[in-house]
Amino acid sequence: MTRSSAPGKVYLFGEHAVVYGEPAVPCAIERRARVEVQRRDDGRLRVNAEDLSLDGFTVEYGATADSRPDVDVPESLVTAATQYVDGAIEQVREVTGEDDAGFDVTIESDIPLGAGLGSSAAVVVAAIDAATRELGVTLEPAELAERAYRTESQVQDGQASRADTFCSATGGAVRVEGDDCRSLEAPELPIVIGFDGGAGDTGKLVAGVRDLREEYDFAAHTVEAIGDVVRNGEDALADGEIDEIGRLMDFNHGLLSALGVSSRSLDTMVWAARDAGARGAKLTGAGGGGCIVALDPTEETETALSFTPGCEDAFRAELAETGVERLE
Ligand SMILES: Nc1ncnc2c1ncn2[C@@H]1O[C@H](COP(=O)(O)OP(=O)(O)OP(=O)(O)O)[C@@H](O)[C@H]1O
Ligand SMILES: C[C@@](O)(CCO)CC(=O)[O-]
Ligand SMILES: [Mg+2]
Repeated sequence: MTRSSAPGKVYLFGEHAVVYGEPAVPCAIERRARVEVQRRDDGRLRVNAEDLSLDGFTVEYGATADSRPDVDVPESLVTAATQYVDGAIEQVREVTGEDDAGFDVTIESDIPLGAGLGSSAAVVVAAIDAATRELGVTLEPAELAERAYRTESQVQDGQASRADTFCSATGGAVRVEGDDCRSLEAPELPIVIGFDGGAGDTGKLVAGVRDLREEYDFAAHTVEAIGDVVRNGEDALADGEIDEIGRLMDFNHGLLSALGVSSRSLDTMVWAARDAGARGAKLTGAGGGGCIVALDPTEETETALSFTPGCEDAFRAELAETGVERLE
């Protein structure tokens, strides 16, 4: 039996635009997905994922695409729920050459699903790491990140960046531009997260931005403008200028909003944070619902968010220095 964990993340800058080759700066946070894997001799895959949105369920299915799970819920829901784990195991079979390896997989996670904190990347990174090690293969972080990226890309219809998966695999703050992925020195940041209790569908939101970008030149320019914000953000991070970082986060949120990926509750939380004196606030991740990230060294933003209608949870997040962790 092997166990690995991997962290979630917030985007300081650059989500969505990073899919089109602009740079982005996500930052790993101490909220983790833990995946335990046990090899099975019969080639089947059994996934126990209590946190999934189908109120928690256990499915068992074979190695081939035609042997679907036998559960009493619509097929599309099961596919949506299990596709990242399925994709991760496909990568494990490919990289180890063990095409018919079967596993019992148990997932526990303290990252809300579909909320912009990178639950999919954390689950995929931890699952690939644990399952390859279960077969006696230990992947270097770069290879692990690449395999996890291929999984996200497949699920998101070929439109994904390496940002979430690289950040989750390596930890810390990172900078990703196309296939250039590197770690960044970042100052200690007073990160506060507000969560509306909801979720967005990453694949659909990414497709929405793709369509807008194809339809309007100004949408394509908005994506490029996000790239400019990120480049300025990198300078502000290097200089440790928290006020400037916050200002650029505000700008980044406005541009994401223009691209149609914010929501009423995300905007409400962003304004509650700003009104409380946060240095800056923006949605994080794919959007549509889920989380915002704000910077505030005082308690004011967390307190204000906890009284904001539509905000279900407000908490402070610590930077996760370590990416994937090999537990057993
Ligand atoms: N605890 C979990 N157990 C099993 N699968 C999970 C778990 N957490 C996430 N997943 C998988 O990840 C999917 C959510 O991924 P999605 O990319 O939509 O959101 P996210 O990664 O949380 O947010 P974002 O990509 O915006 O940061 C779930 O539908 C499920 O397939
Ligand atoms: C929206 C997006 O930029 C981030 C999702 O966390 C998609 C991606 O980078 O693959
Ligand atoms: Mg995701």
